Amino acid sequence: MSLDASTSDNTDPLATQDQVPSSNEDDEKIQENRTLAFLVYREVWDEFNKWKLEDCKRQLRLLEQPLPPPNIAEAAHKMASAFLTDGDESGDVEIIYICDTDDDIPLDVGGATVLTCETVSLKLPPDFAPHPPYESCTPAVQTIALRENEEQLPFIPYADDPTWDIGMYLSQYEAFAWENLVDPDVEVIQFEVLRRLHFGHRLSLDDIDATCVLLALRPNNRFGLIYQMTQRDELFWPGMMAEFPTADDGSERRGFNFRAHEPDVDDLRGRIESVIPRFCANPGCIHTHCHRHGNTIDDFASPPAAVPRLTSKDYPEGASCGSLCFREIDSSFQEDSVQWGSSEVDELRCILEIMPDTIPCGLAKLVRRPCREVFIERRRFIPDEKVYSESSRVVTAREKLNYYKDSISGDITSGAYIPPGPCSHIGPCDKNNANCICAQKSVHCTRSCHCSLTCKHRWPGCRCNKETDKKITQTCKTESCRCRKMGWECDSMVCECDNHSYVHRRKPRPKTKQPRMIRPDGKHYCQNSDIQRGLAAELEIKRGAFGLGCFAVKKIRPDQFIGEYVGELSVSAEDKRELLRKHVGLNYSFGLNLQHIIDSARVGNETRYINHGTEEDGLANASAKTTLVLGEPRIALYATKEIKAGGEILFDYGENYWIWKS
Ligand SMILES: C[S@@+](CC[C@H](N)C(=O)[O-])C[C@H]1O[C@@H](n2cnc3c(N)ncnc32)[C@H](O)[C@@H]1O
Repeated sequence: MSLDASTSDNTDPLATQDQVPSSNEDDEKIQENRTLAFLVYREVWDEFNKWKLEDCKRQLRLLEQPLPPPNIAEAAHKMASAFLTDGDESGDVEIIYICDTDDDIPLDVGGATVLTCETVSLKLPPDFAPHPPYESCTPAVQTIALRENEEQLPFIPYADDPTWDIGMYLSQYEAFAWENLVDPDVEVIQFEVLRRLHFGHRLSLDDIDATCVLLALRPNNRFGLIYQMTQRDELFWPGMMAEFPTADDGSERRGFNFRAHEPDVDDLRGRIESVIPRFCANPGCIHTHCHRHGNTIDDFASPPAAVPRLTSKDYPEGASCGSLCFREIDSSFQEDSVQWGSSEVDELRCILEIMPDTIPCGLAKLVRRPCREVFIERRRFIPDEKVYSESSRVVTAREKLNYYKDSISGDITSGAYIPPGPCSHIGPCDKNNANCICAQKSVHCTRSCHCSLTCKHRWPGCRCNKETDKKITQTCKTESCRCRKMGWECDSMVCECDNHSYVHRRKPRPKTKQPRMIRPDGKHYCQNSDIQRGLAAELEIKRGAFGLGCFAVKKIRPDQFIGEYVGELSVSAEDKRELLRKHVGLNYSFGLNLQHIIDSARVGNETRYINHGTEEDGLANASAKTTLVLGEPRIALYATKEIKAGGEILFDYGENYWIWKS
């Protein structure tokens, strides 16, 4: 209550929500503030609703009045002058007024050129028919996780279709998603209550929060009443208290400095903490606001603090970065002479918490201090004896590897394999560590796990480049590649098959007809990374024998990758779309494994249009295969025989599909 409006700390990024009253005196104060808050709330509520009622009546009365005829010329000149720059003469602008018929020409065109459109009649051929109804979808390049709250219905599909049993569908949900939305009027009222309490009655934001009368003001940097108000245009109404601060330059709105919700430019720790949760917590994914592994803003915790794996003696050999490099430290160097200020130490430490094993030469550039001093400070923060003991262990090709089958049946394509990871814990990945879900389930750690690349439990990858250096075969093309044999795509960070230099880069085929899998240096590109490389065949969607179908634009070779089946990934037990599928008679869901389905009804790519054909009827020319890509199962479609340019692609949906259909 002691806050002065002009000096109040309304720029404090986060109010302390968890302050608990410590005494009866505090309780009384809260009660007193609560009573006041209710009074002000009632006052603003009445004022706002009285104004709103009158304002609505006024608007309705306006609508009842006949509108004056539009002054086209004036409106056109006004519009034209809006485009003029300072030096332009309005006379330089030619205004053209276009109308449908001569009857539409307004009386006063004010010098505008009038063009009337000629009516043209089109004669359609007798067989001209509208396109038959079909189910379209949002195009996507990768599968996304279904982020819907399965208890709330986001919208009502086929609401205007009388043949649709809407009641049955709605009964599956507990509520409509829009039921929980806060009425924007209530926000406007609450914001004004907040302003009157803070600037008029001089209650601090913490005091106001403690009354629990208003929506939480600032629980975090992305939510709360004050933040909400930055997300919408302000509604101007006479009850707004104009005598309080009104700066509206974007940074400050009606007294509250919204930008202060972002950490200060100098606050490195605050900025890192506010940015890191926006990146996917899955280390095998580089997306911000990732839709595949979750909504990183709301659901994902920040990745756990990185575990240092290098002692001060473990840095790899390399060139010195200058005379002050840590590599130049000799016995004459006085460690005690390194004395940093607390903010400098804090800056280095918050970088080390994320990247503890960065070489001092790089850290020195970030913190703008001599490399050798950075080295000493790092050792003070991470003493050698605290470094994870297996740090220097490197998996070598010669090391006897402990293979897991990574599936129940030994075949991840069986659908029985459900990956448990990624794991995320402190300590080594082994059976003795109850927190390592990979080790506990006897599956290999993957790129998505939070352990280091040298983790003993990781899938070791293949060494096909070495194996094929002598023989001219296609790298990782056959089952001699242990990744392919296990149903994994190669991982450029662990495999030695040279796929890394080719990710997402299509090389024009040289005139010599040299196969595309050979690099200019004569080595082979990995042939077991189709999904990661995304080198799908060129496909065309057009009408086929069974509705829309998917056709090859160019010839597709046997075994060629056609594309990845993508859509929305959901847990089959939660799937509530069955009624919808039955209603439209189309089913785009593809079982990824016994637990998950990929449904391309609303999100997908060309492969969702591939129709059914079987080996027996001689129509199937493609097949689907589940492959583990960096630890995640994905569905790839391959040609089983040559498909000519213009040929329709067909694969066997399996018996269950047609049981469902009947
Ligand atoms: C995944 S959709 C394929 C794309 C679909 N043709 C379209 O127009 O969107 C599967 C549906 O296509 C139709 N379909 C596909 N292959 C078929 C076939 N061999 N015989 C009859 N209908 C087929 C069925 O209606 C089936 O439910």
